[in-house]
Amino acid sequence: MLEYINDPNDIKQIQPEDYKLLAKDIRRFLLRNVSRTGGHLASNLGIVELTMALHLVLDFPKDQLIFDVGHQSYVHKILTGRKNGFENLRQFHGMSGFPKRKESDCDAFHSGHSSMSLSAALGMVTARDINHTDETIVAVIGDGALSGGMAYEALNNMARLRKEKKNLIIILNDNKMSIAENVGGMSAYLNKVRTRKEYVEFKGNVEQSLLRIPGIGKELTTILKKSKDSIKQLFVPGMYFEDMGITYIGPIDGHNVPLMVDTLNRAKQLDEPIIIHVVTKKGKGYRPAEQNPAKFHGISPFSLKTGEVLKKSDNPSNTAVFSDTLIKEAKKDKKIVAVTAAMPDGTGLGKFKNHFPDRFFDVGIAEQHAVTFCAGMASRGLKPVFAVYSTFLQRGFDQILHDVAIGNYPVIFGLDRSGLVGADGETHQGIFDIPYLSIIPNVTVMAPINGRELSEMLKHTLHHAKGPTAIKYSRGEASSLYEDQFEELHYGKGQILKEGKEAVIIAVGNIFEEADKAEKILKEEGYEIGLVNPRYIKPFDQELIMKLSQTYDKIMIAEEGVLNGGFGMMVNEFLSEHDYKGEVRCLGIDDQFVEHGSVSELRRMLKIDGESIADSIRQWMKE
Ligand SMILES: Cc1ncc(C[n+]2csc(CCOP(=O)(O)OP(=O)(O)O)c2C)c(N)n1
Ligand SMILES: CC(=O)[C@@H](O)[C@H](O)COP(=O)(O)O
Ligand SMILES: [Mg+2]
Repeated sequence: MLEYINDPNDIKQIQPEDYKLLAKDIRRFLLRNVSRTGGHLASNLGIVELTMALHLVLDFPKDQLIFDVGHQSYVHKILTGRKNGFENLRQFHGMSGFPKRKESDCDAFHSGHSSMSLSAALGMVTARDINHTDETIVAVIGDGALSGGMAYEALNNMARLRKEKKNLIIILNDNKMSIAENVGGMSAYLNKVRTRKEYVEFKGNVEQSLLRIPGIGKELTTILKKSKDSIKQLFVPGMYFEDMGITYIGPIDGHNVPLMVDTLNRAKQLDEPIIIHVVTKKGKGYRPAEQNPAKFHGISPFSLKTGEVLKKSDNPSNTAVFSDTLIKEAKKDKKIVAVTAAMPDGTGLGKFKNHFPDRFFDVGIAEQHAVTFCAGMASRGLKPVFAVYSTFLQRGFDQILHDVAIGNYPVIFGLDRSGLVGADGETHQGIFDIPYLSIIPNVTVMAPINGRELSEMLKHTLHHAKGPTAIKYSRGEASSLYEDQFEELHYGKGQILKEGKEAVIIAVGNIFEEADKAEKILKEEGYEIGLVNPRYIKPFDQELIMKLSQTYDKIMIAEEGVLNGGFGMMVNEFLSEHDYKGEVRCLGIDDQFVEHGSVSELRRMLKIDGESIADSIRQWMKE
């Protein structure tokens, strides 16, 4: 059937009797491609029929469809003429795994981070009004994304649309899953709504049976109807939304295309904000993904036959080093508690949960809340560790500043996926953490260069932290470089790992491996380059920097993060304040967002890989 789908709106030519076949072909296509490239599979398998229904009802690119998070937009990409892009999905210069305005005018809004779709949609409704246009605006938000605070701010704000008589359609795609099992009060409420529907159907059947009892049937039915459940609560699920002023429709079967088309067409006619509660199955159509949707949420290339990932490393990841150390320390210290914002597997805290279920907290996709929740616990003497992806902690900036740092509470941030993350691209690169954390008074920032140092930094912080501390580490395997030269940690102190003559490279955290490669390349050519591990980004080791300034007349600072406000800039400023007469060069990421690709390709493109660092120093010497 996909042969007939080449351009936006082509699906409208498909006959209703072929919808099932098309859905099947889309799933086959997704499986064939994502098993080869890797990507967000389970959510896309689950949203096939819902996306088809949306495309049957909406007119692209005129109508505006916004995907929350955006990891579930693959089917939308297929239906908007981008099926060939799946050849190189999430690869360097290939098609993004998220909606992108620059990729297609059918992508109404870019996304990657969660819970933003309702605000963006409300903004578009407001613009439609002021611009006097008549497009339909639809936001698709998952039950997991509905655990994020921003979604409630938007719901609260959009209630005004009822009075203003304006249409906005929200599709709540409820598959009972975030990445892991969904958590929290809203998730429990949606569960209740789902089961209430079954209860209503069951009750309808009971009523019919009771009515058939001769003599007392009618009386019994009346008693049943007057029972303590209010009729409205019983027959109108979704009262939470209704009470807020948002019309609730559902729950409906998210795998029934004609039913959804009919519902959407009706919703389009209403002059009010509407939420359509659609129930889908994450991973639908591929048994391993249905059985383990968390594993197939975002997956590397895998065997379709076995469902197993093709390339598995035996070496521990930074995430595993962090979580194993945390567990070891938590066995000795009951004050240690661990917090995740809906990423128990990604941050390794799932293991912590198994050991200490009472000291583990999954707060949902709620990074802002998580930060202040940790501040509250720290204010009462606990030792909270919030393990969070660098990119998602951006959400909690003011909470770190206002709620944690002003009180100087010893909250520990395990900053996972710091640096380039690769295939997720510009929304997910962890390249802003040094600037956004270093500008906050009281905050300490550390960056280990290998697994052992990561583990020791966490231990040291758990025992000695006097204030908020972030330890940043990268996605993937823990490095073992220079582990044998490990020296005890001292607060604010760095370490010289190699003495040199012509120049020295101070390399932050994960980029140290590239600096080390550069040093080796240049050594072959007869140059002696020093290597320094700063360990502490803030406060950095001023004494060490002064010492280097007296030894070298060329100092290079390398980091896998933005240059603006980065470590290089801080050190450079310090050196110029102290009248350093030599030259300083900073390598890092200039003022840009970095797209998807493998980390090694991106480093090469950004000229922060070993070869490029060596080239740069060689060139510098010639100058
Ligand atoms: C701010 C933020 N925090 C965390 C994430 C990581 N994340 C991506 S998808 C997802 C789960 C979303 O669940 P849901 O909205 O129900 O969509 P589903 O995957 O079930 O289709 C999470 C936690 C994110 N993208 N943004
Ligand atoms: C869509 C999203 O935000 C997550 O699924 C993210 O892609 C996970 O990244 P990791 O693969 O690094 O855990
Ligand atoms: Mg979900």
